[in-house]
Amino acid sequence: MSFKAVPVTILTGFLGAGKTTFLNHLIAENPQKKFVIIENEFGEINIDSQLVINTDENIFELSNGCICCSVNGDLAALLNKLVTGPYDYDHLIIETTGIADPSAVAATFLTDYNIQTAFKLDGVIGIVDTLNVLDVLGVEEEASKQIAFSDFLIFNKSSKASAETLAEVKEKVKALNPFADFVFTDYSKTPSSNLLQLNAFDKTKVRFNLGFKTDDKPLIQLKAETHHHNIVSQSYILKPSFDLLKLRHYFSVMLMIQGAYFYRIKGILNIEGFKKQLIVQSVKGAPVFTEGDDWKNDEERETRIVFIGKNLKREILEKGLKQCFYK
Ligand SMILES: Nc1nc2c(ncn2[C@@H]2O[C@H](COP(=O)(O)OP(=O)(O)OP(=O)(O)O)[C@@H](O)[C@H]2O)c(=O)[nH]1
Repeated sequence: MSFKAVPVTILTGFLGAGKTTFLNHLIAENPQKKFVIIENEFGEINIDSQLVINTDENIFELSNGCICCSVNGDLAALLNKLVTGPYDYDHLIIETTGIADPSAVAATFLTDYNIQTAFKLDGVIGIVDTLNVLDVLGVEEEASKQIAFSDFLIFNKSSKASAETLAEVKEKVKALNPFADFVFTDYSKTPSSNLLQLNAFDKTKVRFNLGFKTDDKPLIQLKAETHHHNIVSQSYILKPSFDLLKLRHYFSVMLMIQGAYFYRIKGILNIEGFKKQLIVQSVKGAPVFTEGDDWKNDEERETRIVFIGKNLKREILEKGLKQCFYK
């Protein structure tokens, strides 16, 4: 019997951005789906689960702590219960608290082998409150992390914001996250069935997302350095191949020492001697490597990598990467 892992969508976004509103829209718009929903609330009483529209969905609550830290163990236990219990569902949605770091929640699905066999992370949808996001970016670190880690962004409450505000929000959010597609909405209303199939962690999608333009020559192409407050996105296209051992060591040490500064790393790596691409992502302060597609014969092998985080110094990252070139 073949077993298909259940897709998982994580909803993130700062306090009051419109996550529950989006969840209700999602449920109403996709009646054919059998959702199971995990509502995480910071307080002792779970109000969000009561705000979810009344349907036949299975709703579970994880209250009195944040899913990215204090109740993370409870999440694993709940997932186990979902797998072994008598529940009928074909898609899991997790609505995190407005102050959760979604990368830590994603880590549960990307690093735990047992969970990976039952669940497959499809994507992280970030709801951005266009009226208030400019006030919290650079002040509330989690708000930046949520944006940086999202695969799709919903710029909500948009008709209430001025055109100038929307332009500024878009510019600052894109500086934090150059990967994500986005849409402007009111009450989080947007065609949603495609958002349940983002396949954001599939190797082909990662490759597509990193397909920024390339020039030919330089050893290291410094594509973009974008800033918002002290949050920086640094992108590189590198021609020389990497030594896998050196690179693994570099990522592990760098993230062990400075993991808190890195909100997201996503890259496709050209490893010496490898027929396949190697994909690296950072979750919860640790690198996760997965195998990508074969390099095609007519394709130029090059590494594309983006780092998003706080106070990331271009020269230091560049120096570190160069030290990992195969010689
Ligand atoms: N004016 C306006 N209000 C909105 C919009 N979207 C959501 N709201 C309202 O904003 C409030 C917060 O929405 P929620 O969906 O509960 O937000 P949330 O992100 O789940 O909130 P937390 O769980 O507290 O973090 C509610 O009163 C919504 O009705 C919008 O596009 N425009």
